[in-house]
Amino acid sequence: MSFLSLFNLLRYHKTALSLAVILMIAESVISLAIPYFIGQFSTSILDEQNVFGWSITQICLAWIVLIILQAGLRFESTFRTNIVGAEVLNDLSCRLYDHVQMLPMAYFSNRKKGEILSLISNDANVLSYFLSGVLTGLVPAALLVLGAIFMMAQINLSIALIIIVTVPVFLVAIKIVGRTIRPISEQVIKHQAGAIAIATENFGSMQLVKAFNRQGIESKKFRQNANQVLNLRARLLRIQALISPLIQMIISIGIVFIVVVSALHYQAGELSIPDLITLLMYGLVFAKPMSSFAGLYSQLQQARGSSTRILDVFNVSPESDDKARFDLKCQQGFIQFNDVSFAYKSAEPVLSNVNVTFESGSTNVIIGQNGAGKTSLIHLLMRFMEPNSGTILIDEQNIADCSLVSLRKSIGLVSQDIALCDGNILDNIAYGLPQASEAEIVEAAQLAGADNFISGLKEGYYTQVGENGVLLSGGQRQRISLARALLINPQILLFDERTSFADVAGKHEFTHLLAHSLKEKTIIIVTHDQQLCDVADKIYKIESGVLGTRAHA
Ligand SMILES: Nc1ncnc2c1ncn2[C@@H]1O[C@H](COP(=O)(O)OP(=O)(O)OP(=O)(O)O)[C@@H](O)[C@H]1O
Repeated sequence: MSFLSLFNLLRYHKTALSLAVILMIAESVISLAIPYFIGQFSTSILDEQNVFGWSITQICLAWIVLIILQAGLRFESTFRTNIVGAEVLNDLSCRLYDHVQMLPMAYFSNRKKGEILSLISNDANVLSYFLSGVLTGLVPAALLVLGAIFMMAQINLSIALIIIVTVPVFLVAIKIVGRTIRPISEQVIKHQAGAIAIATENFGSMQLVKAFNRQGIESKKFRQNANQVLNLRARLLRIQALISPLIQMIISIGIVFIVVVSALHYQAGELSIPDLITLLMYGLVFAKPMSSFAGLYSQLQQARGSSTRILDVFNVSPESDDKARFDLKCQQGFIQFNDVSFAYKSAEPVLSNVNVTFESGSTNVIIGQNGAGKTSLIHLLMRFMEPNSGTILIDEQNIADCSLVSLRKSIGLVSQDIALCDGNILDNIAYGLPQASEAEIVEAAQLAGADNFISGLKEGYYTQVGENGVLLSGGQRQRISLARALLINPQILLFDERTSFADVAGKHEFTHLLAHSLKEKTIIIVTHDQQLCDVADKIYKIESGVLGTRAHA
């Protein structure tokens, strides 16, 4: 995807934008007509001529009508362009959001959440404003410049030439000043993203901050970043503030020349007073779009920075089912790892030539030191990442070739980090199966040993859990996440440290669940818990990236 391809975002708004441009063009035509009317008005007054056979009152009325029409057109075109801008922003941020959802887990591991949030808010905003508002102004602005020069040339060619000479001077000046904008505006956006990242991390770990009395340090971190943004903004504002007077200066010098040359022509009797007034009016008409060109250049620099970051995201290939050859049919839950090796970074292998078979309907426990690669192994099964070599088969089907949706439907994951969504318990249990009936949800909760505590709550299954389940205890969250996995009724269940926080009763319930209700399922448990080793059919140990079978404890 390239910078130009981002213009495709405008294709859904072609009609609205064309209308806005037509309105702007109409406004420009009126802007060009008004000086003409002023000239005619002056002629009527000074030469006591009847221009177009109109009286002075009629000319005045026509002039006022044009001014009103111009205001109306400006309102309509500004409103329409702003609406399109809001729509493009909406469209772009939704597309970015959709794309980010589809990116592989590795993308999220290597980025701060705040950076991604900043893309959807700041960068999308800068780019949509540029695409809709700034670019649409280009055609009418160019029309005004050319029209003003043309009208001036009709009156006096040498004066029109003076104006033409200012254009390249103006363009060179803008380019020199504008060039400095891009690196600074990129730094501003980067630090703004940093501020969002710091705040997101801080608000998400408030308990940690308080427990370790880090409020002061955290505030300092935020303030330092904010001060950097302020310094950069000050530099940017200085440059932006410089642009406007610079343009004014160049144009004013041009106008001084116009006045001088016009006066000389007037003295020589080659120019009348009305012509002089008309010329000066066109000089002003010419100045306005030139200022917007300067703004456009500055916006372009900022938009290029934002577009680079946005394109960097769009250019990351999403996890996709496009190349999937089939939908996984998982009836037995028979899993084979054949010579599987995996590394997050090529120099540091995490798993080396893993060869293992998890029998259908068996309960398997994987143990190993912290960082041994246990979670990585089950994440490979979920295809959160792909092995560097080797194959993983489920019921004799290579999971690398099946659709991700069918794979993940076949596996229930109760993860180490229990993530709950802001909503009620019912919604959270039904997360993977939104169409589930309330009876099915209650049944899954009963199986997970969650129904007792849920029924004890005042609002039962309709109790709000808060963001990430903060209104519930750790054990309650675990049971809800277990119920969520059980509801989709997968043939394979993966538990990553599921019982590490559970109390004795909880562990007992869990082992009972494994031995009875889940005895037909293929279960892989990553744990350090000896009690769970006791219920396992097989225990595996990962050591230095190698998976070995351990004798039953
Ligand atoms: N996203 C990642 N990017 C880079 N390295 C990672 C990533 N996730 C884990 N690792 C590294 O891979 C190794 C294996 O991690 P893994 O989480 O699989 O271990 P584990 O056996 O589950 O550990 P624990 O028992 O502590 O949960 C560790 O050295 C870890 O630092």
